[in-house]
Amino acid sequence: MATRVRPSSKRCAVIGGSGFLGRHLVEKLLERGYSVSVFDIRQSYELPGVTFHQGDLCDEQDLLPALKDVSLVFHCASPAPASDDRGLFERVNIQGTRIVIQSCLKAGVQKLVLTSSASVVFEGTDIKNGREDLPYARKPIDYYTETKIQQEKLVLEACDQEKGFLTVAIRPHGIFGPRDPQLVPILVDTARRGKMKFIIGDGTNLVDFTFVENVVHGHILAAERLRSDSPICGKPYHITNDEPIKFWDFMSEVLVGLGYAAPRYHLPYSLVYGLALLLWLLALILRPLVSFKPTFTPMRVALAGTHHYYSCDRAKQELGYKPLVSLKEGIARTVESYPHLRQGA
Ligand SMILES: NC(=O)C1=CN([C@@H]2O[C@H](COP(=O)(O)OP(=O)(O)OC[C@H]3O[C@@H](n4cnc5c(N)ncnc54)[C@H](OP(=O)(O)O)[C@@H]3O)[C@@H](O)[C@H]2O)C=CC1
Ligand SMILES: CC(C)CCC[C@@H](C)[C@H]1CC[C@H]2C3=C(CC[C@]12C)[C@@]1(C)CCC(=O)C[C@@H]1CC3
Repeated sequence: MATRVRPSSKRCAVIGGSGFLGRHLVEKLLERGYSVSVFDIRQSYELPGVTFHQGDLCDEQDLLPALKDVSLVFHCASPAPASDDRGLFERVNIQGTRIVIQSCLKAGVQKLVLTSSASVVFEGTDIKNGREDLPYARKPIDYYTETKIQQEKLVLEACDQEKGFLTVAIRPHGIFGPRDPQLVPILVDTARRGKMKFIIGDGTNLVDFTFVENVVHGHILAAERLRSDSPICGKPYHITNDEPIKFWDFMSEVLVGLGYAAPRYHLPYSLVYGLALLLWLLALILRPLVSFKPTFTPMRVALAGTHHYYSCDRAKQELGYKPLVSLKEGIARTVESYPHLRQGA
């Protein structure tokens, strides 16, 4: 009778490994002696020690070869939050995550670490030092977040210590760092269009921004602590820099670091939110005739004008987490990594 070879605990797969967070995770795993199988809809780099599998995670036949002989899977693939394709979010984040779980079970994977998001509890109003026991948002800020909630529930509910399939979810917030395709590029684009002159509200709202290497650290700790007798099975963990900062101070530091002026004129939050809502409605009504994407969406105004920062005490106590890179150093390294986005470049 053929005996099944137990996969090596140093062999893992990263679904979404071509993306911003995924690639940083892959690089750190290689440094720590793992061999990595990357599964993504696109291949964006080549590295020794990495086997690439290109395909759609919604297709089990595409996915299964990437999970062969793998004991640990990180799932950090998602369509970009800026997409307004509801069908795509539903297909990839909900149906696709079901396929990921099924495929892990079929392939004999023992551990699944999901990249969720702290926004699964955010409804557009203040959250100060939010803990993991806050209820899921009943009115999530957008459809992306709605599907991230469903995705997290699916993964955590699949945890089965008796069967030996262990799951955990990492909830990062405001990931930034070198190669981030969203935060800094959107910010610089807004500045270049002369729209970064205003501070929404009084500018004192605190937000978590998390340097990408700290997020990676949280994922690896969770994976390595995930054992059948460990208290972390089936639970979510906030991973932040543990240094909430005023949203507008963070934006200003990045802008000034890249040679742009910091925003200085204040506008009332409710006025900007109301205008953004109006614009959003207008865009919806006019969609069959003209298509435009407003910079100031209600979701973005809520993100820019409310407190939303989270406690990572649970991760500190149960995962042994401590941020490795301070906010100051993270911002400096990020600014340095975008010479092409400097003023005048
Ligand atoms: N960035 C942030 O601030 C935060 C991110 N997160 C979560 O972290 C994770 C990683 O985010 P981030 O690195 O920023 O995102 P990226 O878009 O950079 O990476 C996601 C990767 O997944 C790929 N992908 C998308 N759909 C599929 C599919 N059907 N099959 C296979 N691969 C697919 C993407 O390809 P393509 O680019 O071609 O779509 C991309 O390479 C996501 O789950 C996100 O929800 C959570 C909180 C904050
Ligand atoms: C969850 C957050 C901590 C991380 C936010 C990521 C993005 C949603 C933000 C990155 C750049 C931000 C930004 C704005 C909103 C939120 C971001 C897109 C504004 C559009 C808000 C209104 C402005 O005055 C301009 C801002 C540009 C940058």
